Amino acid sequence: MTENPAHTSLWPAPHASDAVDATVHVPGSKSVTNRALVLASLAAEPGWLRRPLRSRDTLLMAEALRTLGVGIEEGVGPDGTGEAWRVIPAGLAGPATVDVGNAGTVMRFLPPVATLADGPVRFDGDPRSYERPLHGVIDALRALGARIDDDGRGALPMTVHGGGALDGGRVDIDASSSSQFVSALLLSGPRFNQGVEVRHTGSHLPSMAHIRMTVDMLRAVGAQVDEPETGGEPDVWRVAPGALLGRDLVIEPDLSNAQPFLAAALVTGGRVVIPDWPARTTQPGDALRELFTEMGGSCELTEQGLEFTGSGTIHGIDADLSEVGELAPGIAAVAALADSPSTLSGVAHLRLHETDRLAALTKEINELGGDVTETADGLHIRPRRLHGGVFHTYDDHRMATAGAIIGLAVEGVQIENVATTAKTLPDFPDLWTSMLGGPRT
Ligand SMILES: O=C(O)C1=C[C@@H](OP(=O)(O)O)[C@@H](O)[C@H](O)C1
Ligand SMILES: C=C(OP(=O)(O)O)C(=O)O
Repeated sequence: MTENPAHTSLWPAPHASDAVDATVHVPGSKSVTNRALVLASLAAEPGWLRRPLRSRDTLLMAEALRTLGVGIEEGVGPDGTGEAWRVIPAGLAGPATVDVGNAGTVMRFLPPVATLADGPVRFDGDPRSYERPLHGVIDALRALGARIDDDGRGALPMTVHGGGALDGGRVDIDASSSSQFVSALLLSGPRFNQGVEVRHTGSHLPSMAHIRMTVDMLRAVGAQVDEPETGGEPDVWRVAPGALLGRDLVIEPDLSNAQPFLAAALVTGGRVVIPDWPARTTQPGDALRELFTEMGGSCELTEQGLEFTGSGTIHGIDADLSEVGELAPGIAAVAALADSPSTLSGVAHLRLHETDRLAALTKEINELGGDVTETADGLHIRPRRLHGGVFHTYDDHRMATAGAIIGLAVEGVQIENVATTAKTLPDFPDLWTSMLGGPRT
C-alpha cells in the first residue's frame, strides 16, 4: 500500500512566546449546518442557509442530498449579504451512492432520509466509518418498516432500499453509543407517515446538547416535538407527521471549533475575541464559558462577541463531559498544561469517535512526557513538564487541534497530518498562525 503523503507531513505547531491578543472569526457550526441541510431538503418549500460551514463533513452532506435529487445552489442570501446555499427540495430518488467519509452526521442522519427515496441508496465511507456504531439507526429503521441490506454487523457499508415513504411509529433504541441515533430518527420523523416516537432504552445517553439542538431546529421549521425536557416522559421523544417550512437561517459559528482559540488565551494568559458568539444556543461549545473559567480564565459576552481572557494560570478540572463530549480532546490538552490534576468522566463513547480518542490522547500526551491514564469512562491527567515530539492525529480533527494547543506551551511539537482539520475547519492552520500574528501559510 502506498503511504498517504498527508500522513507523513509534519506541521510545526507554533510556539507562543507572547500572550495572544486576537479576534478570530470562526466558520459555521458543523452540527447546525448538517441539520439545516437535512431539514431544508425535507421541507415543503425552498429555504436558505446563510454562512454555512464548508468543510469535508458538510460538503459530503450537501453532495449526498444533491445525489438524492435535492437542489443545493450557491448564492447570496436574500438580504444580499454573505455567502449562502439555496436549498430546493425535490422528490428523492435512487439509485444513488452516498459517501459518508467519516462524518457521523452523514452516516446517521441520511439513512432515515434514504427510506423516503424511491429506489436503492448505497452508503459507503472511509474505513473508520465501518467501525463506528450504526446499529441503532439500522435496527430502528427496520422496525419502522424499512428494507436495509448490510453485511450483518449493523454497520457500513449498506444499502437502504427506499420505498418512497416510511410508516414510522414507535421504536425502542439504545443510543448509549451515540446521541446521533436519536437525532437521526427525529430529523426525518415529520416525513414518516405516522411521525416517530423514539424511546431510548440504554443506561445513559451522551451528548444531550446535540439532541436539544435537534429538537430546537425541528421546532424552528414548524415540527411538533414532545420531549423529556419540556414535560415529556423521560427518554422519550415524539415527532408528529407534518410539512416542514423552508427557512432563511444564519448558521452560528462553530463553538466547538472556537475551543482551540479560547484555549490559546487560557494557555498564553492572553485575550481572544470570537465574534458572533450567540447569546442563546444549543451548541455544546457554549459550555466552554464555564469550563474554561473554572480552568483559570474569565469571559464576557460583549457587542464584539465572546471576549475570553486567560489569567496566566491554568487549573485542573474534575468534569463530567457526557453532555458535551466533543469538547473533551481540547480540555484534555489544556489539562495537560495545568497546575493541578484533572479527571474527565462520562465520555466512554469517545472510543467510537473519529478514532478511539481516549487511547489516542493518552498515547500522544504521554509520548510528549505527560502522565495520562484512561479510566472506564474518561481520563486522569496529571500535568508534567512536556517536551517536543511528533503528535499523531489518527485522522481526527480534534486530535490535531489538541496537539496545536499543547504546541503553544511546549517547543518542538509537530502535528502529523494537520490537514485532517478539514473535516470541520479547513482554515485551521491559517486561522491559528494569524491569531499568533504570523504569516498565513
Ligand atoms: O449530532 C451531532 O451533531 C453530534 C453529536 C455528537 O455525537 P455523539 O453523540 O456520537 O458523541 C458529537 O460528538 C458529534 O461531534 C456531533
Ligand atoms: C465526534 C465528532 O464528529 P462526528 O460528527 O463524525 O461524530 C466530532 O466532530 O467531534
